Amino acid sequence: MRDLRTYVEAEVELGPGLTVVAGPNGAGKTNLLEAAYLACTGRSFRGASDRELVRRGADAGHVSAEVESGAAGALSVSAFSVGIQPPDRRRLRVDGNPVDGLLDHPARPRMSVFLPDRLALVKGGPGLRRAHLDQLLVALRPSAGPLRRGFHEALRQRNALLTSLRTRGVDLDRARGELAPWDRALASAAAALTEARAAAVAAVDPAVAERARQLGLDGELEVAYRPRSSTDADELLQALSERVAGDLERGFTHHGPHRDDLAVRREGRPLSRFGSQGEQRLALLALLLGEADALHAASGQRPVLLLDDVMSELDVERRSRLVEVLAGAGQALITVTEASHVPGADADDVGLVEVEPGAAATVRVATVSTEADR
Ligand SMILES: Nc1ncnc2c1ncn2[C@@H]1O[C@H](COP(=O)(O)OP(=O)(O)OP(=O)(O)O)[C@@H](O)[C@H]1O
Repeated sequence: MRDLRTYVEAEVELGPGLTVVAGPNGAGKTNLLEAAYLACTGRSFRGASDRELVRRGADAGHVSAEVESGAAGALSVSAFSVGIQPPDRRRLRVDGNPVDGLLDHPARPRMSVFLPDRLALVKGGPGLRRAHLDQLLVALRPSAGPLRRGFHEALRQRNALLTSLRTRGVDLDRARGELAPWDRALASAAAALTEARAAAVAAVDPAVAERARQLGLDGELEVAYRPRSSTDADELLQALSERVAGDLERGFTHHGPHRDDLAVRREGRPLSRFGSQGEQRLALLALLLGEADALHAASGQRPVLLLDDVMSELDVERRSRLVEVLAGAGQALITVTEASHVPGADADDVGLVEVEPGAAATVRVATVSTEADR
């Protein structure tokens, strides 16, 4: 990468498994993970703007990643790259050829990100979990993409009609009549989405429970899909028609899968209210690792794990367990202020990137130490 965040220039070689990114606060460890994500997706996992990403004092920044894809014995290597020069659009390329997006490219590696902010998935409101669930659904079953879009389009159109009916002051009977075709479209799209969501959650739940056990989270961890409306299209149609008066009053559809939640529970109790900080952290890790297992089972590919500041609030025993779990979980990058916070960081198969803050918050080259270098 060149001229991104704190980096003037850096080149990093990842190990085949775990790579530890160590350095003091503010050195640029998260920036490095962000650059890896940016190179493979064209996006910042912090939702950063182009101006935030480009190094202060530079006009343009660039990052590229060498990506291996395919099955063992038939691997191919692609070069993904992202050029940023505000105010122009980001320039995305694969093997030098311009592309509109990287997300749909068949060689794109999946990435699973743990950021402290993402604890909101366990602690926060249902909206985040719902969005996460839909992303997981599409990752597990790419053909579910149109299904999700179809539902949101039907919902958007029904809501637009509700607003128009309200503005026109249309009476209830006539409103029901005008809404009927949209109700039918919404109910059938909703039923299909709900069924697909339920199947996705059923596919990840056992893996999440197993990962939680391995990480030493006491008590059975469970993820469960909680649809708040009926999963049957006819019943949902009936429910929509019964709620027309309320919808007209509010000006939007208040019943359907856009209100669902994904429950994360331990021993039947929501972790958001009954979990300690460390337990919530372990639960989020178990969720991401379990989802990675399900993705691996579905596609044969393991997501690259980007784990930022994951060790804080974990005791020594849980840290060791996490490192053991990561040893068999494909490529992972983990940030820590001291490499010694990762038990076994000095093992031969663990890569080490030491990020040193340079003058004026710039880093010339991040060094990577791998087995070959030692
Ligand atoms: N565009 C930019 N140009 C130069 N520096 C930047 C830019 N964007 C962010 N920074 C600097 O990057 C630093 C933060 O980097 P980063 O978040 O990667 O640190 P970190 O090593 O993960 O730290 P911590 O251990 O505290 O989490 C801050 O000092 C910030 O000022």
